[in-house]
Amino acid sequence: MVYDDTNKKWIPSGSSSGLSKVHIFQNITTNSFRVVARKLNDHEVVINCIIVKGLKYNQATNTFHQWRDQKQVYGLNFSSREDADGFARAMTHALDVL
Ligand SMILES: CC(=O)N[C@@H](Cc1ccccc1Cl)C(=O)N1CC[C@@H]2C=C[C@H]3CC[C@@H](C(=O)N4CC[C@@H]5C=C[C@H]6CC[C@@H](C(=O)O)N6C(=O)[C@H]54)N3C(=O)[C@H]21
Repeated sequence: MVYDDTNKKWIPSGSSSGLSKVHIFQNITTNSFRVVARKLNDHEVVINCIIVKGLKYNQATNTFHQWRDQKQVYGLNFSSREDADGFARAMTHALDVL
């Protein structure tokens, strides 16, 4: 999800709501990390953003985590606490090694 600041509401990132699979990719040669989320149904890339050093990753609830960059605020509404914890571990690792 991304936060629509104009209308003050969360909207699905990409062209429609629905489940996505979210990954953190590491580029070993540049030691950079990127969050990429793709819709399960049609593989549309709905989030594709660099994890910058010092990024504040906010675990607002057990299943809703969010972060911001200059442009927008991203929110991940996880299907389960386990998914959320797994992603948070990977994000925390990335932030530790950046
Ligand atoms: C200083 C700073 O930027 N602060 C940011 C957070 C932040 C802190 C530190 C680093 C980075 C960031 Cl990002 C900030 O305050 N922002 C970011 C934009 C977000 C918008 C709305 C208000 C409405 C209340 C709250 C919210 O979103 N919350 C509550 C749990 C709740 C859980 C599920 C998601 C699911 C969709 C929506 C809903 O339920 O309909 N929803 C929610 O409604 C979810 N909030 C926020 O959370 C707000």
